[in-house]
Amino acid sequence: MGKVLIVYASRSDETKSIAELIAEGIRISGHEAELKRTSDIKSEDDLKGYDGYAFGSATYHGEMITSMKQILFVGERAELKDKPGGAFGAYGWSGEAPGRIFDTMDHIFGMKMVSGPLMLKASGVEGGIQAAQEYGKSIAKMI
Ligand SMILES: Cc1cc2nc3c(=O)[nH]c(=O)nc-3n(C[C@H](O)[C@H](O)[C@H](O)COP(=O)(O)O)c2cc1C
Repeated sequence: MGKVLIVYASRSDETKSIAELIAEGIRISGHEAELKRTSDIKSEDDLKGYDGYAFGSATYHGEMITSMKQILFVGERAELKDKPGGAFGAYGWSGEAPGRIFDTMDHIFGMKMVSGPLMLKASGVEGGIQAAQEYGKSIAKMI
């Protein structure tokens, strides 16, 4: 059994709900999932030692939340190369954050990424629950 770390930045908890559904998909696949807010990550040691990762942030003013930017600097030192990864986030109209996170995990960390970022207007939109669970399963499949 593998263990996946899901770290999220969320202001009104939509991205948190997506994170919880991704965790469900990972657990349905028979793996463990640990959920953490960005504020729980104090150093690269808090990111080390997992078999897969999903990082998520909502989009505000065309950007990811600042605390997720900081996690991505910390992640540079966490030896994430070739680990399975995915990126996600809730958005309203433009949704820049998940793609930016995804690209950093891919290009800077050298992770083994799923096919693309998961962007949802809210976990409650039609098909949202299933899409987020499936996203978790696709990360789990690469462990
Ligand atoms: C002040 C403000 C600015 C926002 N800016 C953007 C934006 O630039 N692009 C976008 O797609 N959504 C934007 N949104 C919508 C949020 O991304 C959306 O409400 C999302 O569900 C919030 O997720 P969270 O609950 O995880 O924080 C904005 C929302 C607020 C309140």
